[in-house]
Amino acid sequence: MNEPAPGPLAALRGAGKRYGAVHALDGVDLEVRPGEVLAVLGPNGAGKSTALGLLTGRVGADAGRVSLFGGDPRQPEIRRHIGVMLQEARLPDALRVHEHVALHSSYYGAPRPVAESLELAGLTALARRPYGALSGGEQRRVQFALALCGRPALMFVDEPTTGLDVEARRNFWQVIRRLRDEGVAIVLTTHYLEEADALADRIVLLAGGRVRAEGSPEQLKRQAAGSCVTARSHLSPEVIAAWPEAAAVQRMEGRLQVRTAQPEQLLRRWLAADPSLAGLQVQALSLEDAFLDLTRAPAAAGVRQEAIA
Ligand SMILES: Nc1ncnc2c1ncn2[C@@H]1O[C@H](COP(=O)(O)OP(=O)(O)OP(=O)(O)O)[C@@H](O)[C@H]1O
Repeated sequence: MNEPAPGPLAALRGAGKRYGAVHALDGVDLEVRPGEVLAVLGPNGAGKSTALGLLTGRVGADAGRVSLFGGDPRQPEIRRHIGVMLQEARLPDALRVHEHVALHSSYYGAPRPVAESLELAGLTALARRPYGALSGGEQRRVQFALALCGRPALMFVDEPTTGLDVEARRNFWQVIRRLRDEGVAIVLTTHYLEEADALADRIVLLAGGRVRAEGSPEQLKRQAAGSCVTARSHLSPEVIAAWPEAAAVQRMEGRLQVRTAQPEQLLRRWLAADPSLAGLQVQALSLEDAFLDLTRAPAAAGVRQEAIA
């Protein structure tokens, strides 16, 4: 007989959080599955940290449900099985790196050996250095060591590689993969598309407090893939926006710029409708452009009139 699929380790169901007039989260559904790396992406203010705050019990939801290991993340006993690295952490400067890790490890029932936590975070050579004498990137690594030292089943790491140099970022990616191979599920927020692409099994893309897209990096790339066709034409943007191949139309310095996933079909239709079409350019969208498109609210009529300087 087949085992039933294990339920999510953590979930938001229709979760909402307001700060005054700001909807930091507005009806968000999200789940973290066992053993996966889930990347939460989105522009500044998208609601990424708020989502992590809800899941880790630091922030209370105004609407919807939040669950962690099937319980309420606001209960300290439930939170004992997670490791958290926030965007900012204040730790005593005078304590040495190994003292921080040993102290933090003592809060858990079955922590990793301190030397192993230091090694995983790339801190072995810095173990005797006072925290206050570390660089910003090195301090991030200590915060990461504190998140993993309790051998959590689920880790939440908020922008872990911001401020890290390229080598430190690549090392961090290796450690994340190693932890995942151990069966640890990891939720990370990042502004680096490349990082989500390299690490994530799934991506949830937030913008304006809502989920805009969700799927594996490959699925999201396919969803976002597209081209940008630009030309001078006597047709109005409204006419082109009504074509099935046109995702969005924009006026640009006397020309029309059309986003499309089917550039060949679009061009055939455009040329048939306007044989005088001139100044034609076809460009592939970069992945970054495509993600920006996915995070924007769809324009009501698919036409953006503003000129790009
Ligand atoms: N404590 C707070 N008080 C008031 N507004 C808040 C608070 N925390 C978050 N917000 C607002 O909620 C929205 C979502 O913020 P959040 O920090 O979750 O976004 P984010 O996606 O993590 O952004 P960033 O990438 O800049 O870290 C923003 O508009 C933010 O200004």
